[in-house]
Amino acid sequence: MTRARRIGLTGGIGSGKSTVARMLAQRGACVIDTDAIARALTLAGGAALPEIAARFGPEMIDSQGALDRARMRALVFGQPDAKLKLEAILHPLIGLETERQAQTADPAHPVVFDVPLLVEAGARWRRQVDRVLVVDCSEATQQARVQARSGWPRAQVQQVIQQQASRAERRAAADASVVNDGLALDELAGELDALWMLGFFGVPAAARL
Ligand SMILES: CC(C)(COP(=O)(O)OP(=O)(O)OC[C@H]1O[C@@H](n2cnc3c(N)ncnc32)[C@H](O)[C@@H]1O)[C@@H](O)C(=O)NCCC(=O)NCCS
Ligand SMILES: Nc1ncnc2c1ncn2[C@@H]1O[C@H](COP(=O)(O)OP(=O)(O)OP(=O)(O)O)[C@@H](O)[C@H]1O
Repeated sequence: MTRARRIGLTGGIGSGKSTVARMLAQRGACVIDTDAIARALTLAGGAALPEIAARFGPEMIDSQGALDRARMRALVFGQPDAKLKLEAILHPLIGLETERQAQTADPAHPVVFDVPLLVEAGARWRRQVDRVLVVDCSEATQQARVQARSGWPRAQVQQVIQQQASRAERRAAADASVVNDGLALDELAGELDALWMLGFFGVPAAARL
């Protein structure tokens, strides 16, 4: 049997990474979601909270004892230094938890790492995966999706987009990409099925669909 392949799944905010990750999980992939890990680390009692409180001040912790995400979002996407400071606390912890989850993954199934900042991280992430799958879409679509899903103001979505890799940078890093623009969900699923059948996820022929 072919060894389980490690796929890095990435894309800009609102591109549809989580949607693609869910579809891949339905097809048998083991999905490791770095946004979810970051959230768990910053819930009440989370491992990152003491250092966040020490470095950003207790006002960053809400009344439930968790990270005040809206407050931190407003700070870090407006101030590059603050974003680097937060990343310096969270990224090593995210890396450890990601690796821990990967070690427990069933070796018979592809492992999909859902990593928004895979391209931004350069070789640090690239060397950990065998293939990179990019979910691509226009900025207008990103805007519309994030505003509809999260209700963030347009300017805040724009700030995040500007601090992420460009579409061209992501496409240059891609071994395959899915253009999730104007696609119905079943069409998106069809694109993933086609990649699966082509062996992009490295599963042996007998295990395909
Ligand atoms: C700033 C925070 C508190 C905002 O939380 P919030 O719940 O509003 O957003 P959420 O975590 O769901 O992220 C939404 C999207 O924002 C983008 N984003 C998040 N962090 C970053 C970052 N450091 N740089 C660029 N884009 C980012 C991603 O596209 C992500 O999918 C949170 O995103 C965070 O803790 N970020 C730092 C950790 C990190 O770098 N996460 C990325 C996964 S490695
Ligand atoms: N092809 C599609 N058709 C309809 N809705 C879609 C499609 N793709 C994504 N969406 C919707 O767009 C929103 C953003 O998608 P998703 O959460 O998968 O993106 P993401 O890249 O994981 O976002 P983030 O970077 O913010 O975590 C969700 O509400 C999702 O249901």
